Amino acid sequence: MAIYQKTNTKIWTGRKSGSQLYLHEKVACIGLDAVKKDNFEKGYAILGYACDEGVKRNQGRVGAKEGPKVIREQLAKLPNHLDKDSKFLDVGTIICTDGAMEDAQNMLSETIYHLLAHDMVPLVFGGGHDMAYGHYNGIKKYVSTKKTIGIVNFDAHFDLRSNANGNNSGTPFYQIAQDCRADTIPFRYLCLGIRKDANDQNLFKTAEQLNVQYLERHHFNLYNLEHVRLRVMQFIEDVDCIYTTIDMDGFSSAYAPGVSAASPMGFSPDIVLECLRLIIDSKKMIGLDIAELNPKYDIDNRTAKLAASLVHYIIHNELH
Ligand SMILES: N=CN[C@@H](CCC(=O)O)C(=O)O
Ligand SMILES: [Mn+2]
Ligand SMILES: [Mn+2]
Repeated sequence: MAIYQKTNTKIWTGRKSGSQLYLHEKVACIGLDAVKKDNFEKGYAILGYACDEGVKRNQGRVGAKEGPKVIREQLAKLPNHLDKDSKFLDVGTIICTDGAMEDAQNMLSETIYHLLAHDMVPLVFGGGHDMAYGHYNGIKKYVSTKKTIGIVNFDAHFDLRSNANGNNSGTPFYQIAQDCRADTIPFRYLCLGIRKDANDQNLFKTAEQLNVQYLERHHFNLYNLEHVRLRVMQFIEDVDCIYTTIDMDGFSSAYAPGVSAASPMGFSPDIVLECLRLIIDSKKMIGLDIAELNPKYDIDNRTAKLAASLVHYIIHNELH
């Protein structure tokens, strides 16, 4: 079963200014039923996806269930530069219980739809990368099949494993591709940071068969900035909206040790920020999530702090 839990405001703590100088003073923790459409600007809504059942099924190291909590804790302490009137909500967490990952994905999908229908941009904190299947489906329900959804995934892995023997954290984009085929709509997937030492030959073949666009890790760095920018911009131009997903295991383990499958040769934060800037400037970003953060293997909250800083960067850029 999957359950929904409103966030305990005690999680959002930090230095006190009394005048919203810090994000814990800015955030509003509300229940999903209180999310209302109003005539103000769009706002961001943080949602947790506390689930590591997909990682477990994929033979990974469990612990990502605690990801949403630690990202909130680190984000809480960071300075707030948002306008007084802008919305910054925490709308709670979907918790996977009894291994019911598909229930959690369904609940996530419904919740994403609800948030989008109320002018919120979802920022989902995972959780295993199975989160992507629920997040994408919520977006799909909202935009309908008339609009083309582009998926930009920052990751060491394609996550295109076949789900013939069940769904897990390594199958979400394969599942999406199969659904696209059934719906006769294009599957638009750009994967940034792919490593040959993290994906077998079959996965590269699947990527080719599905027309997946990707940049390998050794090309995904600031030395190739112009090429990276070009590839990302071409992808953005071709789609109506962009679902962005950041798998923390794509970063070098020097930056992000707190994951199930660490990447000693992973990418660095700077190149990700360059790409995020392009996505945000395009005004096409419809939702974003952070996957695979596993606090059990983190060092001095390094990975949680990086995840929080990425979110901080995103929310301090203009929305459409
Ligand atoms: N979401 C993660 N997917 C990776 C995990 C790799 C690993 O555990 O080594 C994958 O299935 O390829
Ligand atoms: Mn992944
Ligand atoms: Mn990965």
